[in-house]
Amino acid sequence: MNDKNGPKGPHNGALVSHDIVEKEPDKDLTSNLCSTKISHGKPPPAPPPNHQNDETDTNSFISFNSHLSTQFDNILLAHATNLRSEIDNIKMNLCNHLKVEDNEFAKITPLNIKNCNLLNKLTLGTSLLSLLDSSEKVCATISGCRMSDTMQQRKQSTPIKDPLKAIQASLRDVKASMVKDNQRFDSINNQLDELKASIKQLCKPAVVAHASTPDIMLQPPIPRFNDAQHLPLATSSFVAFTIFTPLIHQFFIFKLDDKWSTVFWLGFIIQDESNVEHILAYESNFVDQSLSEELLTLFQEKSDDFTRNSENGHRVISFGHEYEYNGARAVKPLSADFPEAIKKVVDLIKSQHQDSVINQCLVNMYPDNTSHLPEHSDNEPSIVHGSNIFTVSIGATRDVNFRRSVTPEDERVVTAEGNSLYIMSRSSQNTWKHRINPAAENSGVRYSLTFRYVTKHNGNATIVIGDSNTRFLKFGSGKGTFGDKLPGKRVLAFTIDQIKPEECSGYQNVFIHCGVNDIRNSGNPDACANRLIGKLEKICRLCPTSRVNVSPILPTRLQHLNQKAIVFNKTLFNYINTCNSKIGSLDFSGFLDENRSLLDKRFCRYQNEDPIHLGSTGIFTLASIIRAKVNSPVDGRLYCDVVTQKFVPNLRSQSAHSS
Ligand SMILES: O=C(O)CCC(=O)C(=O)O
Ligand SMILES: [Fe+2]
Repeated sequence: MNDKNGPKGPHNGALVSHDIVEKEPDKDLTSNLCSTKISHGKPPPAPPPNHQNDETDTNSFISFNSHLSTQFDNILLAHATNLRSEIDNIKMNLCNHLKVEDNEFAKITPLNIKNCNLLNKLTLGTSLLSLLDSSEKVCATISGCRMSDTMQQRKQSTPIKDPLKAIQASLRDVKASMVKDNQRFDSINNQLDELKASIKQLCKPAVVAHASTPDIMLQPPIPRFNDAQHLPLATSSFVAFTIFTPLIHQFFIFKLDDKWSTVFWLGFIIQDESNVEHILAYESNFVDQSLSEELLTLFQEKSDDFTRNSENGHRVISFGHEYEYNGARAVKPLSADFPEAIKKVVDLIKSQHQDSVINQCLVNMYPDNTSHLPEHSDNEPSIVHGSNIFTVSIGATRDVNFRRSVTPEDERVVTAEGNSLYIMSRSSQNTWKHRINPAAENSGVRYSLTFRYVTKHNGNATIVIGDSNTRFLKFGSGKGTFGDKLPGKRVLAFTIDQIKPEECSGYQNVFIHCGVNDIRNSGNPDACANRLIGKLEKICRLCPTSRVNVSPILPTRLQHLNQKAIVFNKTLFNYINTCNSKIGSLDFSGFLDENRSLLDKRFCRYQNEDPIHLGSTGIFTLASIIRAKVNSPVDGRLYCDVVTQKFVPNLRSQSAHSS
C-alpha cells in the first residue's frame, strides 16, 4: 500500500482519513445510518469537518458507502482508532478480489463491484469476514439469503428453534428498517438482541458433511447453510452477513462490543440494474389533433367491444397478436391487423424509434374518474425482452404512478396528457410497477393505447441450450422426442460463449448444458464455471419468471477431464447453493459407473470408443432427466400449472385487464 499520505496510505478515504475525534455514537445519527436509503444519482454529502479531501478517493468503494450518509462517516469517525487496521485489511482484500493493485484502491468503484458476478461478490464478502477473523473473530456469516425466502420463512413470535431462520428473519427486519427513514436506532438494536441470541446458539460446532468426490462432481451439496465456510465458529466481536436479493447485494458487518451491544455497522450496498429508469421518455403532443380524433371515432365505433372489469371499471380491447397475461385468458384481438388509425400511430412510433417491433396493441379505456388500473408490471414472458412498451394517451389527463419493487417508497409520477407518449422498457418491468389511480375529479374519458412486441407464449415451453450431447434431443412429435406435451426448442452452443441469454426469452423452462468443451481447452475450469455463472445470471435477469436449470458437466471416460469437471461443478454448485437458489440443477449421478468415478460404458457412444459423447441410451436418459425436471412439482403442484397461474391468483390478470 502506498504510504505517501501517512502511515495508513493515501486512500483511506472518507472512512479513515478524518482526524480522529473520539465521541460517543449519537443515536440519532445511528438511526439515520440504519435507515439509509438506496439512492442513485444523489450527490455525495459534503465531507464532515476535518476531512482531508482526497479527490481521487471520492469514487472509491468505501467512500461510495459512506456517501450513503454523512452520519455514517460520523459514526465511523467515532470509532476510527479501532477501525483503522480493519479497514486497511478490507481495502487490501477488495483490491485482491478485484485484481487491482493495492495502491490503486481509489480506482475501485461501485461499478467494479457491480460487475462482479454473485459468486465473486460472495467470495468478496466471505473474505472480508475472514480478514476480520484474523483480527478479531467472526461470529457468523450467513450467505446467499434471498429476501423472498426470508419473508416466507418468517413466522412472528415463534420461539427461536432454528437460529439461522431467526437470523434471516431479523435481517429482514433490519432491512425493513433501513428503508424507512424514520426508523430509530433502538428498534434496530432490539432486533439485534434477537440476532445476538441466535448467534450465541450458532457458536457451536456445525456438523458438516463433506461429499465424496464423485458426488461433488454430480450433485449439488444440498445443505445451504451448513457449509463450514459460511458458518465459521466464532466467539467474539464481529458479525457479518451477506444478503443477496435479485437486485440488491449487501454486506453488513456489525461490530459488537463486549456486552454484545452494537457499536456500528458497515453496510455495503450494491444495486444491480440501478440504471433502469421507470420510463425511457415522455413526449407531449406526440399525436396531432386530427389523428387523435380519428382514434376517438374508432373507439366509439368499437365501444360495445370493450370488455369491462367490474372491480376497477377499466375496459379493454385488443388488436394484432394475441397477448396473454400470466394466468388470464387473453383478451381476444378484434382483428389480427391494426385498424387504419392505429396503424398511423404505429408508423409514427416507428418513424422515431426505428428498431422497434410492434405486433400488439391493447387499448385501455378509463370511462370516468373512478376507473383505475391496479399496480402491476408488464413482465409477462411473452413480451419480448429488450423491447419497449409504448403508451399513447388520448382524452383526459391521468397520472401514471410508478413504484420501485425493491424500494417501494421510491415513487414517481408521470402525468400523461392527452395525445402524449410515454415509453417503458421491458426490462424496467422487473424493477418497477405501475398503476393508474382513480382521479380526484371527473375530467372525462381517457384511452391509452399500449403497444408491445409479443411472442406466442406457452406456459410450459422449454428451451435446451447445449453442446453436442444435446444434439439429438428433439422437441415436437415423432420418434426420439420429448413428445407433444413438451413444446420447445433446442439450440446448440458448443462453448459457454456461444450461449445467447436472449434466446431464452419467452420460455418457461430453460436448460443450459454446456462447459465440457470449455474445460477441455482451458487450464482453468474455475474460470469457465464463472463464465457460465455470468450467463446464468443474465438469463435469470432476462427471464425472471422462467425456471432456469443448469447441467453439471457430465462425467466422461477420461479421468483427467473428470478432475477438471469436479472443479467446474464445485464452483457452479457453490454458486447455486449460496447465491442463486432460483437456478435448478440436474442430478447426473446415475451416469456414473459402479466405482462412481467415470461415465458408465452403457451410456457411451460406440460402447466406450468415444469417451465423451453419449450414445442413444445416454441421450434417452438425459432427455428423461430433463422431462422429469420440467414435470417436477413445485409446492405440490405441477410447475406448468404454477407458471400458468391456474392456482395462483394474479393481481394483474384478475383485477387489471380481464373482465
Ligand atoms: O393507461 C396507462 O397508461 C397504463 C396502461 C397499462 O399499464 C397497461 O396496459 O399495462
Ligand atoms: Fe401496464
